[in-house]
Amino acid sequence: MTRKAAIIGGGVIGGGWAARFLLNGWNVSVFDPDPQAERKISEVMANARAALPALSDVPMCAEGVLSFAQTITEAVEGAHYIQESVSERLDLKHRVFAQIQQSAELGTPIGSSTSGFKPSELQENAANPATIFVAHPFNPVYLLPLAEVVPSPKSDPAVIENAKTILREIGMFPLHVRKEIDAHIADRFLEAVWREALWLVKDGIATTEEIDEAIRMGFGLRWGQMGLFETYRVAGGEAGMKHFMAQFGPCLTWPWTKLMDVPEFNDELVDLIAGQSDAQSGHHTIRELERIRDSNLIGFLRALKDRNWGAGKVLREHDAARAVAFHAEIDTAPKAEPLVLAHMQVLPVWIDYNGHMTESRYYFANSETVDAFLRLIGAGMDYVAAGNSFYSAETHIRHLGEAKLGDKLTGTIQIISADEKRFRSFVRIMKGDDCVATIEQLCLHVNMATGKSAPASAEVWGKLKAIADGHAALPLPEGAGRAVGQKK
Ligand SMILES: NC(=O)C1=CN([C@@H]2O[C@H](COP(=O)(O)OP(=O)(O)OC[C@H]3O[C@@H](n4cnc5c(N)ncnc54)[C@H](O)[C@@H]3O)[C@@H](O)[C@H]2O)C=CC1
Ligand SMILES: C[N+](C)(C)CC(=O)CC(=O)[O-]
Repeated sequence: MTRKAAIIGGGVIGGGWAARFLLNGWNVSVFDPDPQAERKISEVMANARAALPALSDVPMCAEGVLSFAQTITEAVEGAHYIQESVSERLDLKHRVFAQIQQSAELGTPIGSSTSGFKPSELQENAANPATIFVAHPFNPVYLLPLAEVVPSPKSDPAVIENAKTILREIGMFPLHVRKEIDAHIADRFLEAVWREALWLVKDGIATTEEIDEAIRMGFGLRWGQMGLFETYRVAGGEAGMKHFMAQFGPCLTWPWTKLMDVPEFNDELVDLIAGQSDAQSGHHTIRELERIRDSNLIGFLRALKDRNWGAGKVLREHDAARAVAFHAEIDTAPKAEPLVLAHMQVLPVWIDYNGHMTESRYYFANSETVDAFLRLIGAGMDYVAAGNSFYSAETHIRHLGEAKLGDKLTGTIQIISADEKRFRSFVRIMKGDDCVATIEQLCLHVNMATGKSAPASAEVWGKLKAIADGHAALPLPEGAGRAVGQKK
């Protein structure tokens, strides 16, 4: 059953939540009285569709259905999760919670995106305070995994655990904030940095651009992978944190920060900051800046994913969970039809100078399909770890059509022949009903210790044979066994 999320408030953050839920297969109903909300969300969705799949090495699930509700009642009806993302005003949030709780099913988690209000403040005068909590995300919500989950003493622990499970399912990292506090953990920290930056500009020490360079050329890069304390531990040299504290602790009493002083927030300061920011970045539209930000984040997150580190570890765990769900849905009963084993989307990095999917990605699409087949017959990573594997011996690709950016592709596999030591597969890469490529391949079963071909285990061979027997009733595919350049 496809689950439903209700997003109340569809601005910058509500739009990001909607994208994250939709791309993870949830249906989403948005309520926002702004007549521009639908247009804005469709623009956020376009950016999200180009960005989130680029982090995934597992087929994305089918996108959920997006709808726009006329009332909060309509949006929350039948919702399994509700996220409030209206403007940062406590009176407005209270009114919205009252309307949500008139119609939401009892026990449905109601997360608030609030950057600074405590959950006990949000719960004031609520009909059912136990289901309201803070789920504070980071922009762009569809790419950054962190959601600070902050309960109050009145929160129902079961609702909080359910919410954390849901957030993990959509690829997020719920950080349970144990004690409620204004601005939670991260915004308290960001506020301090923001305050210092305003002083630096107001006092004419640095421009907005110079401050951004100071962050992105140096410590910002470190923070993204190790955070603050692990970074400083390393900075303490071999003696670690104790030495770091001894050396830099005294500076805390020196006049290095203006932490509790706020520059007067008047028109002059706003114009100074906004003017410098326009000079720095005004040649880009906000949507362009969002796309630049997203592609930088993708590169950064992919590097962390390769290293199974920090936010990259969350991505790997999310892939692993989705791979299990994806394989559970495959109908493995032997029958006379090719198996549909891979779902892919043509990503920006797959496009070449001819403006279409580059040739190496066809081989990749074949590998995705064949690897899924190997997992299906029990020759996945556990089998490889035990010293057995299938190696590719020969491959022939035919390019029959074009795949373009954003196209959704499916990989199907037909087993042409098989014995205990090998199988010959015929993969079709389909764009809807059109076959854009076929890939024929011979795979040999190898004992990895000897590096020689050897019979597969009885279990793997049994599953391979059952599928090959089912496929024996199929005609030999058109194009199978062709040589390069052969006339039709
Ligand atoms: N912008 C940011 O960087 C972040 C913001 N947040 C929090 O997310 C929440 C939303 O902030 P943004 O998306 O930035 O603001 P925004 O101004 O982009 O969006 C707020 C939306 O709420 C809608 N709205 C107003 N009254 C409403 C009502 N009665 N029912 C439904 N919708 C209503 C507005 O039409 C608007 O589209 C705030 O609580 C904010 O603190 C959290 C993380 C980051
Ligand atoms: C500026 N802000 C307080 C709204 C920022 C956040 O809440 C989180 C973010 O995405 O930086």
